[in-house]
Amino acid sequence: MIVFGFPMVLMEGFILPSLRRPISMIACSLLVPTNFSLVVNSGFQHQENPTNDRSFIKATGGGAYKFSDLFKEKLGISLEKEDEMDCLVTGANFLLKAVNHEAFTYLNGQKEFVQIDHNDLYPYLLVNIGSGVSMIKVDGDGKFERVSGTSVGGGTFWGLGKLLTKCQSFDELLELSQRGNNRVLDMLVGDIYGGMEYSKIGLSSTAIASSFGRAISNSNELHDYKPEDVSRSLLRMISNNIGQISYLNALRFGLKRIFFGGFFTRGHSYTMDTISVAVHFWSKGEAKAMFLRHEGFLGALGAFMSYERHSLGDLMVNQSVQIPVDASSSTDTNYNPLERDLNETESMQCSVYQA
Ligand SMILES: Nc1ncnc2c1ncn2[C@@H]1O[C@H](COP(=O)(O)OP(=O)(O)O)[C@@H](O)[C@H]1O
Ligand SMILES: CC(C)(COP(=O)(O)O)[C@@H](O)C(=O)NCCC(=O)O
Repeated sequence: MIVFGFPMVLMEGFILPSLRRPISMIACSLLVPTNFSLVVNSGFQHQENPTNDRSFIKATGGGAYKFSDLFKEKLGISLEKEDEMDCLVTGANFLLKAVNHEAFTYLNGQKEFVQIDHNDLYPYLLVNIGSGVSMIKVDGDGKFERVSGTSVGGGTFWGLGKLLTKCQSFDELLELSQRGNNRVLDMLVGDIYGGMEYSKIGLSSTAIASSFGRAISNSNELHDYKPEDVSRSLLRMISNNIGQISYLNALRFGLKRIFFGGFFTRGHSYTMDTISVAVHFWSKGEAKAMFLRHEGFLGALGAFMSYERHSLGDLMVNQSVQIPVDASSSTDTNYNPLERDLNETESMQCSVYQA
């Protein structure tokens, strides 16, 4: 996917909930949600070559490469590519330092904001769950190492879920999972141990022994299962796995803090709860998963911040707009990343810079 660092400065809060998802996918035009009506052709004049009036926008992620020619051809816009990992880390560092109540823990439906001590932020593990998952050890501004990853990520949930449930959209799949019961398909320890727990190795009877393992114990076909239950088990399997690998990497480098970003979680309670339980379980309560309110915008924000390196200060403000706040596209109805800052009728001031 491609994410953009639009030339925006937000005066309150940061990247826009109305942009959730900022750019869901790019075909041959720049798609922005309907409630976001600016930008498309705004850009910067290239500072190093003022006679050249080409527009450019910062872009990061694979799409910055994949769609570069298309943007140039169809929109006359050049994509200035910024490194994805660099942008993720820059975005995360910035949010963690600049936004009050950016990080929170989530367990048993309870969200608890974490007070970040700016002097004691590093090192931490940033787990970005996009299509795939990247695990990055962050030691400071611009100081990081991608230490691990897994190909079983958000794309796996969406891809497998689509095949198994025939869902037409990610939101539909996520919504199904909210109504499902994972016990229908998951084989629990109790299923194997005749209803007993396996206390000697610390497994309760309700712990999942084998994701989707129950499907082998009868002659059911896929159509015999409710899509809700399939989606639930799938979400649980993937979230659990990511939580586990994340913790193991934190352990590997002695990291106390694990922050989860990327558009997969979308503030969805069951996803966050499962990741939290996995981290809690594997760390024996020693570590806590922390989530970011602006989880899907790390890369975009990092790309935006790279304008700084291109003399942002020299650029002229020539447009200022009100962006309506709309968190309605989030699947979890309880979720609004800015709920503490704004209500739905308010808007945020956003200035667009143009040469
Ligand atoms: N509305 C949505 N449409 C598609 N995928 C979504 C949506 N909301 C959340 N996702 C999840 O977000 C993942 C992509 O996350 P993202 O951070 O954008 O990474 P990438 O840069 O790889 O696209 C998808 O694989 C899917 O699991
Ligand atoms: C290749 C990627 C960095 C691309 O980022 P994404 O678009 O998935 O956010 C990511 O998909 C990834 O880290 N995949 C896991 C590859 C691996 O370590 O096995």
